[in-house]
Amino acid sequence: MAKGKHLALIAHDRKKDALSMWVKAHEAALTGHTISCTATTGGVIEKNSPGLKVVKTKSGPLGGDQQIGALIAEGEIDLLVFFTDPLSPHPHDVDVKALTRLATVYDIPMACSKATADLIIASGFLD
Ligand SMILES: O=C(CO)COP(=O)(O)O
Repeated sequence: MAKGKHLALIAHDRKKDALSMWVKAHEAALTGHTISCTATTGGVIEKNSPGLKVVKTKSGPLGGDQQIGALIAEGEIDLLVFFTDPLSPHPHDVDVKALTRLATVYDIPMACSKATADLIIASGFLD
């Protein structure tokens, strides 16, 4: 049953467990939406929530963040959940900044932590 929204789910390495647990906790709300992920994040979500269908881009450091950014620029993405790790350096930091910048430019809801992601679920945005 398609609910019709297109969600982008991404997490930095030290946040992947937290995102995967968040996805598991909200699997019912996420089911039926289109889900796009960067490659490694998508693999973790597929493993822990095999019922969800996930479309994977390249890994973030290899251009995946830019691919998700391009989807945002094309008006394809309704929600970005991106659990960022502000305490680790990332070789593709410019891509991370570009992605969060585009989410702001196109004014799509963006959650960079569990607290905000929980609020978006609680808002009924995905119902
Ligand atoms: O690097 C990322 C976000 O900046 C995520 O990429 P992966 O999901 O491939 O680890």
